[in-house]
Amino acid sequence: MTKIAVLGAGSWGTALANTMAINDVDVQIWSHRADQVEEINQQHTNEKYLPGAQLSPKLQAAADMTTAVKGADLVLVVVPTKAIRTVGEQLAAVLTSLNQQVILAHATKGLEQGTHLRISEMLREVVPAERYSALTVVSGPSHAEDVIKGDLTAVSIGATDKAAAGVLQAALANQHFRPYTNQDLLGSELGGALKNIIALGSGMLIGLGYGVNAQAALLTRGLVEMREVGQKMGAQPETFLGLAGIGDLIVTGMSPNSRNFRAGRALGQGQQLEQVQAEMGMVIEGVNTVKAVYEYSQANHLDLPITTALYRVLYEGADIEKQITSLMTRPLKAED
Ligand SMILES: NC(=O)C1=CN([C@@H]2O[C@H](COP(=O)(O)OP(=O)(O)OC[C@H]3O[C@@H](n4cnc5c(N)ncnc54)[C@H](OP(=O)(O)O)[C@@H]3O)[C@@H](O)[C@H]2O)C=CC1
Ligand SMILES: O=C(CO)COP(=O)(O)O
Repeated sequence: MTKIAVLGAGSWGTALANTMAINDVDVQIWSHRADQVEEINQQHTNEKYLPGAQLSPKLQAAADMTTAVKGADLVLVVVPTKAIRTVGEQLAAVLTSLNQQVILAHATKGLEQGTHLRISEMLREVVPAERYSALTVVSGPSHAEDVIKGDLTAVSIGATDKAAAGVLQAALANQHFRPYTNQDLLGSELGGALKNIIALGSGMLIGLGYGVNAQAALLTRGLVEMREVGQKMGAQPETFLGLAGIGDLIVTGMSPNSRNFRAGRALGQGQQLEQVQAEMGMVIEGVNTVKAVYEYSQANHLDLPITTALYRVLYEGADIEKQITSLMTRPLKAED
């Protein structure tokens, strides 16, 4: 029987681990908080991250990473981008001490500040190559709040190694949750990270009182920017037309369950970024991703008007309405 360890007990790690527990997979979730481990094991809840949700009693949590990882065939890392290196280093030490090799998977959607590295690139830097047989990512349109309720969800698992993607696919699949696989790890990671930028912008439009025409325009032109960055970084353009691209863009750019959409909406309504981040209590990945992608575009001579406008709003205090006007009055051009 496949054993899976999930590292990170926030909303997404818990929802994915719970899906596997429902499927009778031998899964253990690791949290660095002892009180949360006790809550999951005793109450079968995770009130901070999934309020009101009842978890499967089969889902076991561990405060010690070694306990969760020992004997696992696959380790799924689900912490925010800024914690990936720390958790990856801890995992490397655990795997080395256990002399164990695993399939290494993640479900994190971001790019590293400064280096602009993808999550799998960071993991490759900190986990020795002999400790994992393959790398894979869970991407696509999937809010934890909907998954935990059993709402219908389809995701895409990207990996160059089909068998590795298949292990995760089999562990997650049920009548409510349908994972597809693809062989574009890079594009799947980028789709998940880049759509958060556009979701922030979509939320801002709604916060300002604009309608669905505006949202559709932003999401569609945003997809062009996502594809452009993706192609520059080496992704397959078709990936952006799949679940990891347009699929995730639709859900994150339109759902009030999205942290990025909600943050953008609050900013559009006039709140300050610091206040929005403090009140969210969960990671808003798009805020850092805007900076990483803006810097990447400057270094690589990419013209990304939407990303640039959002960077100016978030990091230079620019007025949102003025940025919208300047986007709408750029020199007219053909759609490309
Ligand atoms: N939520 C969702 O619906 C989805 C999220 N994602 C992606 O998944 C990733 C995780 O997001 P999400 O679950 O929402 O995040 P949350 O903010 O809900 O939770 C983050 C979790 O990571 C833990 N954590 C943070 N730093 C560390 C660390 N150094 N060591 C151990 N644990 C740590 C937090 O612990 P603590 O409580 O101590 O802060 C918390 O349990 C993000 O990249 C997000 O974009 C992808 C798809 C859906
Ligand atoms: O990636 C996600 C949905 O697919 C989650 O997006 P948020 O972080 O904006 O909630």
